Amino acid sequence: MDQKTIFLSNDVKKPVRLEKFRVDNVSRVSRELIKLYAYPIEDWIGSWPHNPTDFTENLGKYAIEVRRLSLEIMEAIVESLGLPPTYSRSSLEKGMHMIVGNKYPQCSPSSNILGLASHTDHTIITILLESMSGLEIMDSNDNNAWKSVPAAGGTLKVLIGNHLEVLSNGLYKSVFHRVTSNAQKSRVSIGSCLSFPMAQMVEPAMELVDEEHPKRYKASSLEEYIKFLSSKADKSYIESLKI
Ligand SMILES: O=C(O)CCC(=O)C(=O)O
Ligand SMILES: [Fe+2]
Repeated sequence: MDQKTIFLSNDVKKPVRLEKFRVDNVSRVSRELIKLYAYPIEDWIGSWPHNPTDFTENLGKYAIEVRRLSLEIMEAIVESLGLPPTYSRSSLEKGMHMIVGNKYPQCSPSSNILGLASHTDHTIITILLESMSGLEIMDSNDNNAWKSVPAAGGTLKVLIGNHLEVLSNGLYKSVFHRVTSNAQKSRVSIGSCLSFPMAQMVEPAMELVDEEHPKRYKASSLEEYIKFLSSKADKSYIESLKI
């Protein structure tokens, strides 16, 4: 059995998992992804694919550095909310870090095929590295129009996830995003997803809630998000948490 077949699975709790989304009559998306648990790295790196031979070494280095950067960015974000810079540090220390590699095949522009449909991430924050443009975000200040985010070589993009929206009681908003397809080239991206521990309930920081600013979101955990995914609800997850 080749490596790809070994890792193929749609069990979202598998620490190493490959999934392929093919265009059919229902789904108009085309994407291949690999999800890897990445923290604590020594617990997981041995089970990552070993082909190509430098895969674990290179991606392992990237995972450590991008997580360190995420923690620094989180310090700045919580400070911007008037909270101490170490706020949420211990939850993040015990939390989850997942690396997601995406490959979007080239597709004819007339086919109306997306790489990835509109969604918000469940994370606290996601950091994206991409080979070329293709990412679009929904601009709520402009009639929810889709705006292309230009790719500038070597830059990283930081996306706010659902659980930071909850933690900040809505002061930070998770961003709706999607990926278009490209007629000339296939596109690759690497997402770094930082979250609290699977079972930890995330709720608005008590310091941000008072009479004038009531609690706007229910508490929820990553585990509950995973259950929500299989519930086929017609609302988005973040909408389902709004009080
Ligand atoms: O490929 C991208 O630029 C975005 C990927 C993404 O949104 C995701 O993996 O959640
Ligand atoms: Fe995303």
